[in-house]
Amino acid sequence: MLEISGVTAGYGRTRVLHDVTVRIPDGEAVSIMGHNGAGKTTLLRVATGLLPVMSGKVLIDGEDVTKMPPSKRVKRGLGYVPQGQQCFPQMTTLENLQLVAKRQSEIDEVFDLFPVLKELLARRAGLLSGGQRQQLAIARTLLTRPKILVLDEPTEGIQPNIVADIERVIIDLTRRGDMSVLLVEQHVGFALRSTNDYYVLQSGRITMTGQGGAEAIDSVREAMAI
Ligand SMILES: Nc1ncnc2c1ncn2[C@@H]1O[C@H](COP(=O)(O)OP(=O)(O)OP(=O)(O)O)[C@@H](O)[C@H]1O
Repeated sequence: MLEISGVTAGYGRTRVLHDVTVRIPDGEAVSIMGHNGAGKTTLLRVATGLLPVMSGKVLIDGEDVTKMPPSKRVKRGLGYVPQGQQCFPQMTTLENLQLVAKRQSEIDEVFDLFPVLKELLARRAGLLSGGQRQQLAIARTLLTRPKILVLDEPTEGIQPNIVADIERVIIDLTRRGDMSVLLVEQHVGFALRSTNDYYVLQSGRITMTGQGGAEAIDSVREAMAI
């Protein structure tokens, strides 16, 4: 379980998050939805240890990791896929995967989740489409075998068929029961379809929370005024 508890955080003297509490139970997927600038990435930076808190705590499996650096949180099971489909553009798809994989069998396992990557092994990552690069970025993080997968706007700027693929992967991963997912998104339909619990973040405050399912789409959109 990842818990962000009563966190206030920001940059310099500016507070961006105000007393934010979010819980990601084991084996579940949780989404945080909000507009541009709501503080979603800031919340993930706090969760992963890239940004210190001003007050509040971050706990992994009950252990207080608030002062723990990102590298140690990775060892506790956090896997972070930052915004922007980040890969090594001059390296091929296979080389990007080999940087993280210990053996070929692990790479074969990620092909089960992202079959398209198998056809793109020799292509340089910089020449993949945005959606293909996003799949590669997620696959690479999965190779670190995280207990908690943290995704920052994975659907940003990618085509609808790949959005559907990523949705299926999140559902598959949590169904297996050995991984939880923290997803930050603006795409309300995608977020609600692929997660169990949801939170709406507006101007750094949680203004709505509930249990997922596509039936919540209208009320979340209304709360977000979109
Ligand atoms: N490094 C930084 N220094 C100062 N202010 C920052 C920094 N990063 C973000 N901010 C500010 O913090 C606020 C929240 O930004 P954040 O990136 O967390 O929002 P977001 O919800 O992830 O937005 P987006 O959907 O556009 O990525 C914004 O007002 C932003 O300008």
